[in-house]
Amino acid sequence: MASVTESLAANGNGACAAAAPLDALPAGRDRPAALISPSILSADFATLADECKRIVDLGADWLHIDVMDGHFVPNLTLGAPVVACLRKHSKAFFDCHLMVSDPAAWVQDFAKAGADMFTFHLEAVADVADLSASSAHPAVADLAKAVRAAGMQAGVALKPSTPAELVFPYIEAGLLDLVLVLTVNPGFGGQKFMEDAVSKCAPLRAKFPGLHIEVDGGVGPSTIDAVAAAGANVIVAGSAVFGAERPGEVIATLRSSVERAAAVGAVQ
Ligand SMILES: O=C(CO)[C@@H](O)[C@H](O)COP(=O)(O)O
Ligand SMILES: [Co+2]
Repeated sequence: MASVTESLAANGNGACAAAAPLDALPAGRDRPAALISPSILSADFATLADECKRIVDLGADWLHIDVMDGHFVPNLTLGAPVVACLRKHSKAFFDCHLMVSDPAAWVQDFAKAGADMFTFHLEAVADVADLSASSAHPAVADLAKAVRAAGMQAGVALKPSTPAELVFPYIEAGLLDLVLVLTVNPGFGGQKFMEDAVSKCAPLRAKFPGLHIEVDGGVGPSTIDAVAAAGANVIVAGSAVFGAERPGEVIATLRSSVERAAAVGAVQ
C-alpha cells in the first residue's frame, strides 16, 4: 500500500492542506475517498507515540484524537500539549475531535500543536434551540472561519440527538471541510453503536456529495456496512481497532466496506 504521506497527498489531506473544493472532485466519483481514522482514546496512553506509529504502519489514514474537558462531557482526556508531543513523532493527519465547552478558546493552541482537523461540537457553540436549517448562527460561522484562519481544516460534530439540517447553512457557505456524526453519546470509547443516528448521513451525502462525512462511535466490522451504506467516507474506530488481535485486518475491512458502498453509490 502507499505510504501515509502518499495517501495523504493523494487524498488532498496532507498536514494543514486546504480541503479539495467540493466542486472539484474527479469525474465519476460521487464522494471523497475512504479514510480510516482510528481513535487513539483506545490506545495505551503510556506508549502513545509508539501506538500512533504502529497503527499508521498498519494502514490508518488519519489519527482521531478525542479531546474531552470533563465539562462538555463527563470525561477528561488530553489537550494541546500532548498533541504537540505526538507531532514530534508523527507526520500523520491529526483529526482532532474537541468535546469541550469552549472550543474557540483552544483554536490557537491546537494550531500551534500541529492539529490538522479541528472539529468542534455545534452544541458547544450555540444553544440548539437557537440554530436553524436556513440561516447561519454567527458564533458557529465565526469559529469555523477562525479554525481555517489558524491553518487547520474545520469540522462540526453533531451529538446523536442533533438534527443534520442544522449544519447545512455552514456547508452551503463553504465554511466546513467535515461533518462528524456521532453514533454514541460523546464521552467514552467502547459504547454501543446507535443505528438511528447514522441515518442523518444520508441527507448530508445526498446534498453535499464532496463533503467529508465522518461517523464516530461503536463502529467496527459488525456495524460498518450500515455506516458505509449511509454515505460516510471517514470512519472512526477506537476499541474495534486497538482492541483487535489484528488491527490491520480491521482497518482493511472498514475500508473495503466504504469503497464497496461508494462504488455502488448507495445512500440509505
Ligand atoms: O468521540 C468519541 C466518543 O466520545 C469516539 O471517538 C470514541 O472514542 C470512539 O471509540 P469506539 O466507540 O470506536 O470504541
Ligand atoms: Co471522537
